[in-house]
Amino acid sequence: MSMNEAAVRRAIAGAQTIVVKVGSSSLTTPSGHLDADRLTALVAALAAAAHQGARVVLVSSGAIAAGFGPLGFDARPADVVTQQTAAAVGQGLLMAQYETAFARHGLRVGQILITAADTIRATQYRNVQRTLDRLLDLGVVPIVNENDSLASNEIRFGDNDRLSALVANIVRADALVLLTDVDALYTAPPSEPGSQRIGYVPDVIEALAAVQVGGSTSGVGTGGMVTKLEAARVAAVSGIPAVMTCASNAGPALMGDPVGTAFAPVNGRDTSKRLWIGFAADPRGTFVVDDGAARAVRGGRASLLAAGTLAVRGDFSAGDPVWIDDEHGTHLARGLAGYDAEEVPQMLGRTTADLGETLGEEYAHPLVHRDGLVLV
Ligand SMILES: Nc1ncnc2c1ncn2[C@@H]1O[C@H](COP(=O)(O)OP(=O)(O)O)[C@@H](O)[C@H]1O
Ligand SMILES: N[C@@H](CCC(=O)OP(=O)(O)O)C(=O)O
Repeated sequence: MSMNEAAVRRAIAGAQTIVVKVGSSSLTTPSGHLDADRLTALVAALAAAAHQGARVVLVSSGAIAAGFGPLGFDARPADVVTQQTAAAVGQGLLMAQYETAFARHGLRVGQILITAADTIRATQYRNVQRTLDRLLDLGVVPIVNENDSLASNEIRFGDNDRLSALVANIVRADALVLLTDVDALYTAPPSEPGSQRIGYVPDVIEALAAVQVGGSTSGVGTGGMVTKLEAARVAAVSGIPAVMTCASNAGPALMGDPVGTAFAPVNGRDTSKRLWIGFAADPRGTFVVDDGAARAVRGGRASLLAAGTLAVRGDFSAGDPVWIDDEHGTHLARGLAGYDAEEVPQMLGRTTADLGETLGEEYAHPLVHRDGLVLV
């Protein structure tokens, strides 16, 4: 039974822990500079929620969009290295402004930069979770972004919409607020004549099929509505109510007013990184496994070892999601690769002991650890 709209709005207003994601277009100008007024207004809304007792985590984009202007570019750079460079400059500028703006409300901020790989490996996941929890316990507002300058290829999370849904899981949030440059979800991109505003989505999975979504039009944003709906879906299946609206509606959205689009949770709460692996990340390659390994993986408790793996396809890095297929091409599971694709061919068919002796201790590990594996 799904919650009705009023119940979703009430849950957001009453949320103890809340993750708020704000997009580049809401914080920066098209010329690649921070928009101090809009940032300050957003911070005022978040500070009000914090002062009412909410534990607020801010997932903020804008590093690239705030960095390319000061570097002398007149548009968002298209190549990855320049984007990573712009992020290195913009992230500092962004944090400087947040620090000043939150300090005016008596609040301290803490920066957390993460990559997909960090949150997916058990130790890093636990460290991120513990640091976030402790920051919140100490009354600090954590400000999270992807570690753009270090991500080895453009997409790790790639977009902060999905990252925010993951962070909501990590901190066991009671609500997710997605702030962007459009006031709500529409039946089609708002530039299309006849598109209609949607105030409430009882089942985001059905909505995904019915709504026509487009990419970003701002010139500084990345994912457009596609990734926002995906984030809403991950939240919904995690049992977390969500609302999406424009950044200037942050205050009313946090107070449960009927602004933007509210998304009902479709499941009971299941906070786990397995959910993330299963739903949110697109596989970037495939391990093809033999019958024995297929049986072991299907059993649900085994890691995938190189010994039972016949082939590797795709171009991925350690930490990326991959398919595990049987010899007939049937998907058995999704999992997180323990190695870069190019390291795998020399490992295929060999036992862990043999790998350790011949290639070194760093190769004596599963291709996919069972903690990072979800059956499909
Ligand atoms: N069905 C839709 N409803 C609302 N907005 C849509 C839809 N399809 C595409 N969009 C576009 O998605 C944009 C928001 O995505 P994006 O630019 O990536 O924002 P952000 O920088 O906040 O992440 C909106 O400005 C809008 O033009
Ligand atoms: N991590 C990147 C933002 C990536 C992103 O998702 O941007 P957006 O679509 O504006 O939320 C940055 O800080 O520039």
